[in-house]
Amino acid sequence: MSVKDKIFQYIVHHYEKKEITAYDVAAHFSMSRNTASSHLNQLVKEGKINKDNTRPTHFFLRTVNENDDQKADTFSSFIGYQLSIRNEIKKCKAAVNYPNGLPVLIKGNSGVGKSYLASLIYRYAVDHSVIDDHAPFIVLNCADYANNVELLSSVLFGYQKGAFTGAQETTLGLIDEADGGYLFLDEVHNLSAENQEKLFILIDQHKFRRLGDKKNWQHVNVRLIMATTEDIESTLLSTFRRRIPLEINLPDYDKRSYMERFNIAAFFYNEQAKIVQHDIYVDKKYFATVMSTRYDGNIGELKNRIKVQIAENLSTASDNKIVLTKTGAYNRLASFEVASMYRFIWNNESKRQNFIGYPDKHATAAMQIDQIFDFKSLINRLPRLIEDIENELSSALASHHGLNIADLIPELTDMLRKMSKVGKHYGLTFNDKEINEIGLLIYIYGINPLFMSRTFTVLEKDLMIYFRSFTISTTMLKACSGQNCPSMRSCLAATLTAYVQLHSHFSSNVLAIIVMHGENNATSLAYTANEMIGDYIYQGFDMPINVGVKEIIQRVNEYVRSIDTSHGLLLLVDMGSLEEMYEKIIQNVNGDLLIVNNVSTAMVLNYGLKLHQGVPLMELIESEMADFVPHKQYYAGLSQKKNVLISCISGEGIAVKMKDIVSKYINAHDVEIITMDYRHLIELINRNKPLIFKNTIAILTTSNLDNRILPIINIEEIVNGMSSLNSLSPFLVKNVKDCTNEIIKLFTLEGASERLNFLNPVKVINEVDRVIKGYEKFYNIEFKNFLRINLFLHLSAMIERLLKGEGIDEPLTPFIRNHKEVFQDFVDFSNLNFKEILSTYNLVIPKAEYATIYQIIAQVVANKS
Ligand SMILES: Nc1ncnc2c1ncn2[C@@H]1O[C@H](COP(=O)(O)OP(=O)(O)OP(=O)(O)O)[C@@H](O)[C@H]1O
Repeated sequence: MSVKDKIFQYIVHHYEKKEITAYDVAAHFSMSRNTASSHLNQLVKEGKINKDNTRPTHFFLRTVNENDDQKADTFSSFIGYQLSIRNEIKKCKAAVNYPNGLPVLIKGNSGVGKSYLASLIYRYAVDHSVIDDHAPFIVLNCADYANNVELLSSVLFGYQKGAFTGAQETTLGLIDEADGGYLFLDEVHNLSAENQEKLFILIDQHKFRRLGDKKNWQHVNVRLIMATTEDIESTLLSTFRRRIPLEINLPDYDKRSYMERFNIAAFFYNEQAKIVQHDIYVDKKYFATVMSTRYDGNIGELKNRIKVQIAENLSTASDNKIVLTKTGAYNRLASFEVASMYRFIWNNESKRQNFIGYPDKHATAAMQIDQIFDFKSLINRLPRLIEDIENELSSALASHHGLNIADLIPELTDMLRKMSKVGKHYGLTFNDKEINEIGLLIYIYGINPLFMSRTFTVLEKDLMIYFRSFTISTTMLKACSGQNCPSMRSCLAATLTAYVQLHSHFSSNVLAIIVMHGENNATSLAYTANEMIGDYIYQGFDMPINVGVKEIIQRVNEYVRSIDTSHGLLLLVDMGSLEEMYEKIIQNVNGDLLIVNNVSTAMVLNYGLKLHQGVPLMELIESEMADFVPHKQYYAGLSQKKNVLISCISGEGIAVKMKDIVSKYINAHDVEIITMDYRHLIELINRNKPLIFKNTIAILTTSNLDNRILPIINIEEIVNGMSSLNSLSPFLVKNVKDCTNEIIKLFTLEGASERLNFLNPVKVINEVDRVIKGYEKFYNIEFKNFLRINLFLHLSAMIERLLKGEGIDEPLTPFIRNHKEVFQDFVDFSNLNFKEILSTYNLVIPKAEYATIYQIIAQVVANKS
């Protein structure tokens, strides 16, 4: 065989791949691409193959008469010949038209039509004058001789006189009989190895020897068709398999499209109508059940069952009418009943074409879809084609009223519901009419991607432009078939993509992706947003919880590389370094890139709406980012441990001194001692959330806080002996009394002065004492001892603080602001009162410090009046 012929055989053999390029051939035959191209172009010139105008050029099989597809051809009675079996039929034609024919192996389960197809191959060869009109078609079922190899050999190859006992005459075999025509070996897996070897000599050299004849070769011209239900890998010798370049696969009945199943069932009813010479009426629901049942014996079994139905009802039929319903036969039909019946007519040729029962009758519009080669024309022509399909199918019904495809295919209801849900996830709402039309597309193709007839030529560019429609349609298919998404190169996916494209109005060109950790956090957020906005804005990417930034970047990059990002990409992520992502993703994005982390529902909706309104990506950055800043509120309490709070109005300094004392007595392991700014304490109390203090066993404070719920201990009362620390005793490691005494001591001049760090206590005591007396005079009041000491502690600590440059300078509290005038009087007086101290220490007292002093004194003044 020449290299060119081998290449042709390769193309025939790899026909399923369909589009073969010079690269494929070069790689397979280890030759240069140029050599492969020149052989391929030679085959084109010889008219054996065709090529298209794509880059790279695709070469595909050509039948001798391409117009066969248009005019009724021999295979037209083989249902599916224009759709699911289309490629297989082309292979059959190629095998017939190849010089001397190519052996064909038909594979498929019982009853799928192997024998029928074999007979059609023979018929086709006759019709096209490839073999004589009277050329033989010899059939041998090898299973009949499975246990007798010798006998099978003799039947097949004939035998020489004396080859075995009883071989009295030289006898011809079936191969002799098939000379000039076809030999069909059914159940070929039953052939012994020896017989397979003999056959491959016949295939290679067109010669064989009869049984018992070791010398003479018989020369014949026999074309071979074989069929098997078995896996040939394990049943046929590899040397034999290699000599069969063409394998035809026939699908099970239930793997065919709904339309083909409809046509097959209708064909048999029609055939029966002719045979029994009755009109047959089949109830729509009954027909739907017959059509949707799974038959182990496939088409053969369906045919038999229909035969039995008819036979059973024949005796009760009247008026030459057989009526089939779920509940039994009727003799008379009311008009409304007729309206929901399929009619199969036997006796009126002229009327017949209006009714169903012709093979592939409803395939004509579908065939048109199948013959469109590029995606853009498919989009343009689809509405018209859908209308045609609907009309064709409606005309099959006796009633021509609106067709609801789900009535015919019960399982379609559920499928369409799932598909419509998917549509919503992408912001698309299909109305009833549209849902019905989607049903029609599924009716034509079936859901099984294996049999979506021929592939589409979709340019990379188109795929990128229509990626939204493609995602929706493949997700719809996946939702109802449970299978992986077919590629857009499959007919159903391409047609559905075109349909979705026609019915969607995506407003945003910007691509927006949400990447989140968790099983379906991102997808469900994307779906919710799309549904609420009514537009396909977001694509969600769910990441397993343990996946890091690197993998996220990798996945996003894989996706963005496959689609059109020229209008920009918005990437919302739940974590990760923005710089790192930006650097690694921007290389794959053609437009702007905006990455935002800490994605939230509010953010997704806000950005989504803006993109929907056509706001450019750049402007999103300027939108109210503050909306998305997370605000924190912590209510867990002040400490996880039991605690004592110490807070003094005269400043945290005194509280710290109190803490030094209390911590010597308390069990520090069990109880935490917390000092707190007085204003902060008041703020917490005012929040009125007792839970904040849930672990607090005591609040020690120098002022009288009126709160019955909280465990407040007033230090003044301790010092004056009016209260005790007894409530702390369960947590004290030493005597309560000692602790009390130390606190009282702190609030004596002696104790207080001991705690001054670097001021001379004697000097300060005198200076501060003058200031305190000044206030007593100003307010005309005599301060109690505790207040005097409290003031002493506070003022001396304040002077130390100011000297160190650590004075408080906070905004004034609302209380002070509300008493502006009185407070101003206080400040004016205080400046005089402190005059000596200010000049001695060269200090300025900020208003905030005066405010604190005012608050300590104002309490007492207010109580007095
Ligand atoms: N595509 C088809 N269009 C119309 N009729 C078909 C088709 N396929 C099969 N049939 C019919 O179904 C019946 C069973 O087909 P056939 O006997 O060819 O199946 P098979 O695969 O050879 O089965 P088995 O392996 O059991 O021999 C036949 O009557 C045939 O005419």
